[in-house]
Amino acid sequence: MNSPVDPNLGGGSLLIAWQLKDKNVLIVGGGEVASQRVESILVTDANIVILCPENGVSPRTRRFIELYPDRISYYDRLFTGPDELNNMDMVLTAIDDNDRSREIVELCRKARVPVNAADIPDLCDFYFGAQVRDGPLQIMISTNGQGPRLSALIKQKIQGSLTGREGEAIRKVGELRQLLRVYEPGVGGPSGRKRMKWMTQLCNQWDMEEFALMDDVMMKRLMEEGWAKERTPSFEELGGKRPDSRTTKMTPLITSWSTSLVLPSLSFIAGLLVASLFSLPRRR
Ligand SMILES: C[C@@]1(CC(=O)O)c2cc3[nH]c(cc4nc(cc5[nH]c(cc(n2)[C@H]1CCC(=O)O)[C@@](C)(CC(=O)O)[C@@H]5CCC(=O)O)C(CC(=O)O)=C4CCC(=O)O)c(CCC(=O)O)c3CC(=O)O
Ligand SMILES: NC(=O)C1=CN([C@@H]2O[C@H](COP(=O)(O)OP(=O)(O)OC[C@H]3O[C@@H](n4cnc5c(N)ncnc54)[C@H](O)[C@@H]3O)[C@@H](O)[C@H]2O)C=CC1
Repeated sequence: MNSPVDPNLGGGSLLIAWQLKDKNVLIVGGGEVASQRVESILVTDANIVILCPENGVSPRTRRFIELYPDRISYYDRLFTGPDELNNMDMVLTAIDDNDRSREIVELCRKARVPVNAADIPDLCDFYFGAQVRDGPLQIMISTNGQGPRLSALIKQKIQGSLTGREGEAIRKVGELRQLLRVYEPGVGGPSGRKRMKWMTQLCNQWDMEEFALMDDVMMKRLMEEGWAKERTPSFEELGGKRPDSRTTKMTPLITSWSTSLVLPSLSFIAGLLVASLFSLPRRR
């Protein structure tokens, strides 16, 4: 909260977890790149419209169209003109026709619809990045348009540094935070400050596996023996047991995250984006 102010900020892009649930996303093109756009957008629960002549639809795009008939409307034709943009909240072009892609971007600009053109980075409102997902855990790696293949390789390194239990741990912490609001309702103010202080202390103290193993009984005990008494009991004190008692205790979250994930990625722009979404694994 009191980190120093960097006097040299600039030259990057905003890393955000864009909420697209029930919004309309137009994807122009149906090839391999389009299939990856479809996958990325399906994760968000948006409605998808795909425009692409039948003979240009890749097997992977076709599979998504078949598997998600309620979420994807597919039209066997080329992009026709500005009317295609009506009611669209986002447009993605992934076509093998650079001039047409440029025209679509210009139409989107006029209609003030955010647009990504897979073949024209200079005109994109935003870029895609490599993604690591585990339920609510969402990590995006971006090289700001400079080295997409390096994004993919850095993704593999990050995947290798995760235990596979982070998503479950985050889900449990989400449940605990909801329960905490039952015990201590209200927005902001002294209640908010007290909740935040307690949650921060607990997250710094417990490790990822402990959160992943936390059950409803432990959550209730945490409230009664922890929150109510203004302390943060250990996992073991609440009766928590690891399936294998020989397992060595993992590093608490604060050290593992700051040293193994956040710091090494400083030379690139890495976004750690957490929200309540379920995932599709991404591969290229
Ligand atoms: C600017 C951006 C716009 C955007 O797409 O939003 C963009 C642009 C372009 N990519 C091109 C090529 C390749 N792209 C990849 C791979 C990925 N590209 C992705 C994103 C982005 N690509 C955005 C910036 C991302 C960032 O800054 O990091 C990833 C991360 C995510 C995703 O696509 O969803 C995904 C990896 C995902 C994963 O594996 O997890 C590979 C490697 C491979 O296939 O393995 C190659 C071949 C090698 C190479 O060229 O480097 C070309 C053609 C260049 C040409 O014609 O020569 C352009 C256009 C141009 O640069 O002009
Ligand atoms: N951003 C990225 O990560 C990458 C971007 N690219 C670029 O992305 C673009 C697409 O690549 P791929 O999927 O491999 O190409 P692709 O050739 O497999 O697919 C392009 C599709 O667009 C369709 N199409 C062409 N004009 C159209 C129009 N006016 N309306 C609707 N559909 C139309 C074609 O029928 C074809 O199916 C290319 O321009 C390529 O240079 C390529 C690799 C990676």
